[in-house]
Amino acid sequence: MAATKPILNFITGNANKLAEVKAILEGPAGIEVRNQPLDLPELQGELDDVTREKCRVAANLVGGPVLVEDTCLCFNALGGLPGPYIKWFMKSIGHEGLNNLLAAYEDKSAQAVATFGFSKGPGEEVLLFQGRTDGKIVPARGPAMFGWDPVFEYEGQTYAEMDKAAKNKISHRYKALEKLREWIEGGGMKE
Ligand SMILES: O=P(O)(O)OP(=O)(O)OP(=O)(O)OC[C@H]1O[C@@H](n2cnc3c(O)ncnc32)[C@H](O)[C@@H]1O
Ligand SMILES: [Mg+2]
Repeated sequence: MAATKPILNFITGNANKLAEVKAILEGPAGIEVRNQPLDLPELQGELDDVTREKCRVAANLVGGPVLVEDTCLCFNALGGLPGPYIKWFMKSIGHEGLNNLLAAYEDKSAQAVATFGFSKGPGEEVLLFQGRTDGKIVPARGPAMFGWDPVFEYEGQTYAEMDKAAKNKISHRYKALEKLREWIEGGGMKE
């Protein structure tokens, strides 16, 4: 008998995130990714707390199993900021402003961090799966299709200059999803 395909209900309003999660999980890993594009409130706090709370809220709203993700971009010279506030920094000051924030510092290094949260439903424990990729902040290069991709350089190329498949092999999101996939393959969703 064929094993039933694991199904994840990924709650995100971000179409680019959804496309990457589907590309990483659906083909090779044989997992089905569904989506409800809810705009979840995000509390302030440390990376893990933001995802935990986002996941709890999503599970309550949906009334069933959910996957959520929160992305941070952490500048080492700024003690980890903008971190979870990167979305608002991107909106208000854009690629050039992000570079200007680091003008006074020699250290342009940054970390992209994806923290996925999975919950089986309302009141259930939230499990976290985190991936980090080291890079540096550079003046924008490459197509501006997805957030801060043009200003995050990894080994000589910005995320925006890489083709999608290449980004999806080294990205913060890929590394986090590898951990999620291992957990699913180990039977985590069935327990
Ligand atoms: O509904 P959710 O999943 O919360 O989607 P969102 O767009 O609000 O996403 P976040 O709260 O995680 O905010 C992260 C910000 O970083 C951007 N972002 C996330 N992943 C990225 C990536 O891989 N490359 C470039 N920008 C990214 C994203 O567009 C947001 O502006
Ligand atoms: Mg968000």
